[in-house]
Amino acid sequence: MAPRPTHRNPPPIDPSVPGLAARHVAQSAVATLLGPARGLALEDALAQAGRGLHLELGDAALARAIATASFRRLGFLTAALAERLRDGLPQKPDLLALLVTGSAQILDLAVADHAAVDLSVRLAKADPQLQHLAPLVNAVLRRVARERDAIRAGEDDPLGRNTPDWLARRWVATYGEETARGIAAAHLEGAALDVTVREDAEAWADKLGGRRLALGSLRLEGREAVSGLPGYDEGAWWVQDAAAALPVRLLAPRPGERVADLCAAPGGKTAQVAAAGAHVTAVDRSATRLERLQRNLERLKLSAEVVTADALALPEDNPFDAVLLDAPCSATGTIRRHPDVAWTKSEGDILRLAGLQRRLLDKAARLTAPGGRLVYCTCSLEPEEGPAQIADLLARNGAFERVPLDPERVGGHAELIDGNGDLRTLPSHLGGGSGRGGGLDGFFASLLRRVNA
Ligand SMILES: C[S@@+](CC[C@H](N)C(=O)[O-])C[C@H]1O[C@@H](n2cnc3c(N)ncnc32)[C@H](O)[C@@H]1O
Repeated sequence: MAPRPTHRNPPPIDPSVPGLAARHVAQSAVATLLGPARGLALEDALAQAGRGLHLELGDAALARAIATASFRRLGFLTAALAERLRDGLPQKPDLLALLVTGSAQILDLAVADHAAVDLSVRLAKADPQLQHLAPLVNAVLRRVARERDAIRAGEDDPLGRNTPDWLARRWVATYGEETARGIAAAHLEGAALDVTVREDAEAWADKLGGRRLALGSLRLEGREAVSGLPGYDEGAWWVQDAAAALPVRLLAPRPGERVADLCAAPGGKTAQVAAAGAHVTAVDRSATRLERLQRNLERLKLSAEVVTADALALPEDNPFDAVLLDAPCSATGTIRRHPDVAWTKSEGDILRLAGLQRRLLDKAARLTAPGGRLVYCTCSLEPEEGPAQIADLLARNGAFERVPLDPERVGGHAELIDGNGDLRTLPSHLGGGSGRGGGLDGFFASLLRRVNA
């Protein structure tokens, strides 16, 4: 269970000051995650911080951009701040978050220095617990602005300061130092906007001004609001990282087949299965997330049987032609989009989730009919959540065999297939980390077939 944030009354925010509420929401969400509620996702912390403030869409987007930039370069930003603070980094999450969000605006976002400094100082003055530190906030942020070039020049290896040690160690051990460095560099670049189209990808590539990837998805360069793009209202496509679309391509659902999607919400993969003409049973234990799935399917004019349940408790008397298990995981493969993950997850989370994945995989195996297919996938870079799960399953359950992937299944990209024939995408694939706007989410997926009853 995610830890609860500690609540204290929010400081009064003057609504007549443009951009102040957005800064408050960003600072407060970052403080929540740097403090005791480390297990929360940034999206949830932002929603909590914005409650009652009724931010306009533009302000909400600005709050998200500031908080995301803060976590994307948290290691560099805190190192730069520590060098400019006589007593080192502050222990108070509220103060640290104020300095980090202020620095992120100055160093990484197109915010005028005076606005970043002034609004940070206003936030300090509005908060009874930070009021007396307003002069310090003012002095430090002004210094960051003055010394911008020196700070940028001092940014070193992304695998060093900007990746928590425990993650850097794991990625070097799993992928080697060069690839681990490429992964860390890709995290600094963020992610493109990929969409999955229902049909006629060529025509939609033209209409959206996107590029067709060999993997099947369209990659868009712009950063416009998704809901304003052509085809959104009519449900012609949905947002989904190109790597996230691959597990269903491996499952290859056929019209009329019964398919179970065991951890389905918010439904990107359910939509793919339904669009292929299969009868999909979409299961998730989160009713709130399933509401999003329902809304997504309605927009796309697709249908599924939606079941709110713990997948572990599903009846086993009517097994499926194909089963997809997109298991809950540490999500370390999505750090380009969710840089908070690198700083809020721990090694303990990985081990705890690996236990749940094992139980879900056993359940998914029992729900697969003889001759049926099972795809297991996670958006994690960690071996315990990927290859180790499959090796263990195959060792304890003789009914399944792996179906090694042919590069044709992944647009000819043989580098996305590991030595066992499973899918292993990395943020550094497709040019991620090279400064040319490439990259993929880090996904693991394995296609299995039930050969014995
Ligand atoms: C990685 S997300 C799924 C993403 C989804 N497949 C998609 O493509 O949009 C994992 C999901 O598993 C759900 N979940 C976690 N434990 C579960 C369980 N025991 N039974 C059913 N759903 C579970 C979570 O609520 C979460 O929505």
